[in-house]
Amino acid sequence: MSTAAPLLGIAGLRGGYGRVEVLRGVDLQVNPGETVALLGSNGAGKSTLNNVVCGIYQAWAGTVAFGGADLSGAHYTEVVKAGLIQVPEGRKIFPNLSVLENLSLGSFTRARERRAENIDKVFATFPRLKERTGQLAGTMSGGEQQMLAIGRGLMAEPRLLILDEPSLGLSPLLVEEMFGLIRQLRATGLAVLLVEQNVGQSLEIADRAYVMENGSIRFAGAPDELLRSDELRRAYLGL
Ligand SMILES: Nc1ncnc2c1ncn2[C@@H]1O[C@H](COP(=O)(O)OP(=O)(O)OP(=O)(O)O)[C@@H](O)[C@H]1O
Repeated sequence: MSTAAPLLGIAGLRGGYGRVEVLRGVDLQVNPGETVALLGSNGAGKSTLNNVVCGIYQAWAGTVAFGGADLSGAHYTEVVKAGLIQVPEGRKIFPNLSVLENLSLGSFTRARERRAENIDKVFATFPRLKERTGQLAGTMSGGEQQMLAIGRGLMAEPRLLILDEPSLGLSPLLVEEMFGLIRQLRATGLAVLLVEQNVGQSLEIADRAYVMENGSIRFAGAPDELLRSDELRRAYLGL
């Protein structure tokens, strides 16, 4: 791990819904340019963590530092402005808007004059979106919709992109394609926090990994360590 200050530093984060505690003191870091996998079974609290970090839900306790600023308790628009961008589980694209309209909405916190330049960058990364600028997003295939959701995230000029289950619901071929796209993003130097059920492919791509269980981080370390130890694999990944 680098000794420089992390890009994202989460410490002692607690949160939940009503009186039900879901996050029980989470510590997690992402360094500049790193791809970090966040794994864990259904209901472990991964999406809740993303939503608390991104200011969609209020934390009960703990801190979130990003790019040297304290984002604890910040409103989600401040989080987006700081460059911490989430591509949510289930894509959440606007089905009745075109590809271009969906992309434009991703840049609502950014200067209008950079919109065209950012759209060009997204099209360079995802040429398939360029071929379909006028198509209604809801009529695109699952893989294309995921591509659009990531493209919309890129429009917000991320310093860190959180991808929540990007391969969910995709066919095996499209899952391969999706991981190829993530590799492409990684190669541009963008930091990525990858929340995934697809353990094998995520650990192949990640620089470091965390495993979350019941609202706490149970493992933090190198993907190799997790994959090589039968005990860790059994305990945390059900493999
Ligand atoms: N809006 C909500 N209101 C109440 N409880 C919720 C809400 N969202 C999630 N939960 C509960 O919080 C716990 C953690 O859910 P969360 O979605 O964060 O887990 P996850 O690790 O992302 O799971 P998955 O991999 O299935 O998406 C679960 O018990 C879930 O039922």
